[in-house]
Amino acid sequence: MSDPSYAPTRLVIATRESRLALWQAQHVRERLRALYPDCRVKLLGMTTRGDRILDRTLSKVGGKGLFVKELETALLDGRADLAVHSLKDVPMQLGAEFELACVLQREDPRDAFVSNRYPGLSALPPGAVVGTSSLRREAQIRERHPHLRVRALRGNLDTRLAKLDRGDYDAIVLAASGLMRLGMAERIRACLDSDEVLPAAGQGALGIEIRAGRPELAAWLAPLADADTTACTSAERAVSRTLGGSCQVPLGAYAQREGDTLRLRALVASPDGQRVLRESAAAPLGEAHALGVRVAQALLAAGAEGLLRDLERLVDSDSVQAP
Ligand SMILES: NCc1[nH]cc(CCC(=O)O)c1CC(=O)O
Repeated sequence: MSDPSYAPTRLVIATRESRLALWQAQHVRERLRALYPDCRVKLLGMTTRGDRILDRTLSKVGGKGLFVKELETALLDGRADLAVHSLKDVPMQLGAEFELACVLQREDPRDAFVSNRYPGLSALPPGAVVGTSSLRREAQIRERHPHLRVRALRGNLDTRLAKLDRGDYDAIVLAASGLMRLGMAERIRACLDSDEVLPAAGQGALGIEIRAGRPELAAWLAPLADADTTACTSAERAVSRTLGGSCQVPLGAYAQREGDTLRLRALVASPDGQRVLRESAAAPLGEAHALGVRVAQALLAAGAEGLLRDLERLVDSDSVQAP
């Protein structure tokens, strides 16, 4: 970017208005300002359907991209140049008019255990009530801790913590990265390692979405990308995409770089934790996407299809919750 005529002069970031979303958008704004000191970077705050619908469980609301659609509209009509998302919330298959311009360096991908009384999942007594907003967490908690009661928990971070504090739950489980970004890391009693609860594809990473066909904009954003995170999340998202998964599926996928190798673990489960399929594989760093497809196919061969089919039925009826 040494030639100033190739630097942007004005960029607008579309963002949701939750505290976490605003933090993430501001983070990207700071990164852009550091790269392009002469560029004015503005935030355009918006409310999405996912933010408005709070009375129903997300898996019932259904519809992919609940948290991104309004932002995409702003990209299309030119009100915004880029949208900052938690990568986890970005649909696996974007519309043809959009592209994922870059994925930023991942923060802690783990889920966090938060409680005012107990130090960790294993310390909870039988019948204790755990709040979580995802079928993935629910399945894995119930698999290992069948004596616990898992209850739906929705709302933004502050709302979820408030529900814990007023005694609705004995503990809650949510993404560690969100708490860390908002300066609430001290609320984390324990981080659940990936053997205990495998994270969601893309958890802890930010993704920047733009309108397709804007190569100059894509080039401006490219320096924000983190190569390792891009490879890892590409493998993780390929699992989910291959399984036709949305955020409403109890699906975990987590990749780590080990030298020149990418190691990927994934699981599909029934929400009650009775059936959990796990697969893992490794591949060279440059074959991230193929690795994801391969692990997904192994899951399918092990019976993931039946699991996902049963799940559709479950979600159509009156049960459980999600992201
Ligand atoms: N589904 C909501 C959502 N989307 C991204 C995050 C956390 C931040 C991240 O994963 O980067 C959260 C909250 C949570 O899962 O507790």
